[in-house]
Amino acid sequence: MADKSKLIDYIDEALEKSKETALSRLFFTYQGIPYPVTMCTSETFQALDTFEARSDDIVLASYPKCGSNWIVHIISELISADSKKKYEYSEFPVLECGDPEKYQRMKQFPSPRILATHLHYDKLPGSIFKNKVKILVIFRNPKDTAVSFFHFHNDVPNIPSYGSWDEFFSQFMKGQVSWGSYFDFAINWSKHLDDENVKFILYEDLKKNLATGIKQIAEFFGFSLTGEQIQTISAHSTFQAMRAKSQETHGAIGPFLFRKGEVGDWKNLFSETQNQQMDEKFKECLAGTSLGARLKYESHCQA
Ligand SMILES: Nc1ncnc2c1ncn2[C@@H]1O[C@H](COP(=O)(O)OS(=O)(=O)O)[C@@H](OP(=O)(O)O)[C@H]1O
Repeated sequence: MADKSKLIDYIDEALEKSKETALSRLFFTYQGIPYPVTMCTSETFQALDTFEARSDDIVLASYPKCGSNWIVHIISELISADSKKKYEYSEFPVLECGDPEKYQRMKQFPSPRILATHLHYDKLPGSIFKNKVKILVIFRNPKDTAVSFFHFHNDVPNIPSYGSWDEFFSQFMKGQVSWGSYFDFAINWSKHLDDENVKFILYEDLKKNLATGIKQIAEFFGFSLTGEQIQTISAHSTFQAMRAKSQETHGAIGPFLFRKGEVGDWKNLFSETQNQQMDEKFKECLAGTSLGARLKYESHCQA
């Protein structure tokens, strides 16, 4: 993310608000979805309805904890390499977070603008579709996503914590967490993965072969870079490289945000019963769907 200080300022402000917020008061509901009061407001959601997307904006859609900061970093590196100019983003990149005036300020920003979002497909502003904006959708297996989400709450000082992993798991399964249910998000997106201007990418595939993933992302957004440039971006985008710079890029929260970056960490927390519950839920919501197959659930969540 390019304008680090603005980003860190925004994160620090959210952490400051979190200090005074008990878990029981963390969420407010907007159009049926719970959001954290520390990051979102209904005024900003109302203003978002009038947001004017540009055809050359870059939308990065993901459920929380599926690698949004990773992809934002990769895209900003691609833009910088392509334009030979360091990508500057003077706004917190998550579209729905911040004050309602941010959309006015964003009108002044040069193209391409990076618009990260955790919104469900049907909550995205209409201008994204009207103007045929390209959308990269990032998914991660639900077990590791839940574990990452839990650690974020319970490891970061000042963010409201859960009493235990079991308590968090139960809320996650009910969708009573920030940005709502992973499974609703997935079901909502699953019908649109093959739409024009949409590309799907899996966290676990990117982790396994970063350079190939970056090349595919570059092709989708029309950046023509050399193999050497792709290799350089790849070296800057490993978990180790990003974690090493995380305090510089994200402030005090950095090492918590770039926590472990592994596939299969769920094995350290899930009980047998929780495994069964998640496997059932996956079956009920996604078995037989194209997203269900693309998530490679058997390899990443049952092996
Ligand atoms: N480069 C790289 N490689 C592998 N994994 C990475 C990378 N960058 C971020 N991450 C991991 O992504 C998790 C955080 O996801 P998000 O950035 O989407 O979090 S947030 O919702 O925006 O707060 C979080 O996962 P966990 O480590 O499992 O907690 C990060 O470590």
